[in-house]
Amino acid sequence: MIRLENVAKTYQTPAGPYQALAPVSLEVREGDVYGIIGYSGAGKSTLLRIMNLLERPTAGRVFVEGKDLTALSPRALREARHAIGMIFQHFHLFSNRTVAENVEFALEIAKAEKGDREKRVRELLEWVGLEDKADSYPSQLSGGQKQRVAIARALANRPRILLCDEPTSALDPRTTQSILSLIRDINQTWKVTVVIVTHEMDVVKQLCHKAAVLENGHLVEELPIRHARTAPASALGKLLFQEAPERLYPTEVLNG
Ligand SMILES: Nc1ncnc2c1ncn2[C@@H]1O[C@H](COP(=O)(O)OP(=O)(O)OP(=O)(O)O)[C@@H](O)[C@H]1O
Repeated sequence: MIRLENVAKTYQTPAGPYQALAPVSLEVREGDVYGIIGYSGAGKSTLLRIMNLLERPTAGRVFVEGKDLTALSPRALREARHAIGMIFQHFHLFSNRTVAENVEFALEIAKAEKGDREKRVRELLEWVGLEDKADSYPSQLSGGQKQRVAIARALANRPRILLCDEPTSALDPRTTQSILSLIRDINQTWKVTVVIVTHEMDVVKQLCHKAAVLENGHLVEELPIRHARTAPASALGKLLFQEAPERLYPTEVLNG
């Protein structure tokens, strides 16, 4: 579904080139919720943004549903991106547009018909439980409601992939739970493949089938959550393991 082949990213900074990501190869399977974990500055967001080419890698190739995004023309890339929705920690809503207009924006970009757009916006707002907020502005919403609008907008064009960059990091624990269950629903009901960057171990434990551990731009290990056959090797993997071993690993792993 998503295959990264030796993708690397070097930023040019006033102090000289800075390698944010060493060559990384990984595969996200269709229907999975795939976590990317790591400490601040490990390169998580860079890796995620490479998956829809919001960030162009300095080396390597990005395959989404078999198509090499790095080889597409700007126009073909815009079209390929309709299959990939994205949400962010700070929501990135347009403050001068209403909730309905924010969601409709994604449909305008995809050149959907006006009548279809209005029907789809209503459907999406109902689905995220915000039909009564259609005419409100983002400033009138709570953080959780803003993230629901962002989710509705990200799903407007029925993407097959949803990229989530720290989607619950700005939310309180209760709101976090409701957004996580919405993301789980999107994965289970609509079979949308989800990639989620997080520094919250609980998010990984609750949601992910598999998680990649990044350290200083290196992919140090991939943890198959719940289907593990060996204990983790990386420090972060061990942390995850220590926190709730019985929920994450089968007894044969726990007993060595
Ligand atoms: N545009 C840029 N120019 C220069 N350096 C950058 C740029 N974007 C990111 N970096 C650097 O690349 C490294 C990786 O950044 P990235 O945002 O991917 O990390 P992260 O793991 O998502 O961190 P955080 O959890 O703090 O968001 C960091 O050291 C960051 O400062």
